[in-house]
This record gives sequence, structure tokens and C-alpha cells, in this order.
Amino acid sequence: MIYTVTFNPAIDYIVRMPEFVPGATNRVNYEQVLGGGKGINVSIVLKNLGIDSTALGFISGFTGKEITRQLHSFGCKSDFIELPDGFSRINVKIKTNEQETEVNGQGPDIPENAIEELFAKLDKLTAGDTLVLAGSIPKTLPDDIYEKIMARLENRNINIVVDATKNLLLNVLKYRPFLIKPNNHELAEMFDVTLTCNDDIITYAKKLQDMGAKNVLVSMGKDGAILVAEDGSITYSPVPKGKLVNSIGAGDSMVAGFLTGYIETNSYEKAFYMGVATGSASAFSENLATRSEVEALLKTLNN
Ligand SMILES: Nc1ncnc2c1ncn2[C@@H]1O[C@H](COP(=O)(O)OP(=O)(O)O)[C@@H](O)[C@H]1O
Ligand SMILES: O=P(O)(O)OC[C@H]1O[C@](O)(COP(=O)(O)O)[C@@H](O)[C@@H]1O
Repeated sequence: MIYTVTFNPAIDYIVRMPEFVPGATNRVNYEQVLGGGKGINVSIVLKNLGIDSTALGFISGFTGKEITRQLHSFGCKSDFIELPDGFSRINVKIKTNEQETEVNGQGPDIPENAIEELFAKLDKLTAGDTLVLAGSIPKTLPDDIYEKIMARLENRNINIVVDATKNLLLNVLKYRPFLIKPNNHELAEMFDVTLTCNDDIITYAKKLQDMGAKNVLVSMGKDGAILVAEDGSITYSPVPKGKLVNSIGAGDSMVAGFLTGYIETNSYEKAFYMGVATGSASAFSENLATRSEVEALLKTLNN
């Protein structure tokens, strides 16, 4: 079974307008309310691709109820811990023809007893399970929380995927995560460098591998992706042709696509192409990728 963990789920409130003027009253001409957060998006796309998972994490308030309702409407299972106070955050994504602006909420406090409840659920995972730890954590939590989870699950034959940034990610590498998926900007920030070409990206992806990650998948938005795999192979793919509609959730979709491809073929290369196709299928659609969209794009990639 696959389990995803989202510490800080969100309602993504996506609005479009021709121009966004700070300090003025702006009126939207399109709006969408999507229950998300990284692990939750991974669960939804896995389900769209035909793979079951259980979404774990913390939800709260009216927004938490709506996130859970939307997740279940896709047929996904959840086993969230409901927090007594506050509400799951609202992330506002403002899209104009020129640019995207994000205003992401902070999310509710997670008390110590709720963390213990999550640990108790994770203790029940069994050998062969996959755990996806994805997204940021509320700022009241220490950034070693993913590390603590991995330490607790060490030597239990559980494949762990981490999609996080900075210390939250760097701290877990010694526990040998199965897959990490930084984007190129996050990779540059982690090492405080400027990455100007694919060779630079490969160099720093390999550093993350030397630090412990088994497979490093670096996404590069419209410029495609690079996989540095544990079998020593390095694969680059451009993105398939298509029109960008909404890139929110593209990275999460890529993680779901990679896992699906790996489960179905046991090949890192095929998993990689499935990841690229799934990321792009989400980017080319208002909603998250569906299986038929992914398969259509996969045929156009070089694999
Ligand atoms: N503009 C785009 N055109 C085509 N594919 C895209 C685009 N943006 C993202 N993707 C696809 O989604 C993947 C993940 O996107 P990226 O933006 O790098 O991730 P994140 O959302 O984590 O920053 C990319 O590697 C690519 O396959
Ligand atoms: O947990 P974080 O890092 O704040 O990210 C949360 C945001 O990321 C998303 O999961 C989208 O992520 P990606 O675009 O990286 O796939 C949104 O649904 C959500 O608003």
C-alpha cells in the first residue's frame, strides 16, 4: 500500500485576471477551489492512474472538511487526524497573462499529541509499503520532523519518497530515501549555487545521491526533467508538446507518475518518462492529470 502524508493541506484558490495591481481592487474573471497540498495531490493523481493509496496528515476546520470531501470524490481513501483548533490553510494563486503570484496560508498549529497520533499510524506500515512525505510543514514544527519519521521507520523495508525543500529534505538524506524530487530552483537554493546547464544539475543531483538519496528526480518546469538513478543511469527528457494551462500540482503529479510507472514496469527509465508525461498532463489541464491524458503524452516522448 502507498501512504501519502500532508502535514499542511490546503485549499488552492486559483483566480485568473488580465492584470494584477497591488494596492488596487482586482476582480477575477475565473476562479477555482481545489483541495490540495502535495501529498493529497499525489494521492489524487495516483488514483487517476489506477493506484490506490491512503492520504494521512492533519486537517482542520471548514477547509479541512472540503479538502477531505474533494479527496473522497476522486475515490481516494484518507485517515487524517482532525485538529481541534484553526483551519486548514487557503493558498491563493493569482494568474495573469504575464505572471503567477502565490499567497500561501500558514496552517493550524499541530500539537504534540497529534504528532504522536500520526507516529502511531505510521508504526502500522509493513514491509513493501511506500510512504510519500510531501510538502512544507507549519512553521511551529521543527524542520527535523521528516527525519524523525524516517528514523522511526528505518530498516523496515519501506520505500520513502520525500518532496520537500531545504533542511526538511537535506536532513533526511542519511536515511536513504527511495526518491527525492527537488525542482531545479530548489536544488540551486540547497547548495547556494547558480545552475546554468543540465551538466550543473547532474553534478548537484549526484551530490544529493552521495549524501544518501537513492534516486534523484530534478524537475525543471517547461525545460523537462533529469533522473539520476541508483543503478547509475542518468536520463534527461524534454517536456512533450502542449499548451501550459495550470502548472500547480505538476510536481506532485510527476511524483505520482514516477511511482505508478515504477510499480507497473520496475524500470527507473520507464518510471521517469511516466513521471514527465504525468507532470505535463497536469500542466496542460485545468485539473490534475488523468490516465488517458498521460498515455497520450507518453506516446510522444522518446521511450
Ligand atoms: N510549462 C510546462 N510545460 C510542460 N510541462 C511542464 C510545465 N511545467 C511543468 N511541467 C511538467 O511537470 C514537471 C514538474 O514541474 P515543475 O514545475 O518542475 O515542478 P514543481 O511544481 O515541483 O516546481 C516538469 O518536469 C514537466 O514534466
Ligand atoms: O506544502 P507547500 O510546499 O507549501 O506546497 C503547497 C502547494 O503545493 C501544491 O501542492 C502544488 O505543488 P506543486 O506545484 O509543486 O506540484 C499546491 O496544491 C499547494 O498549494
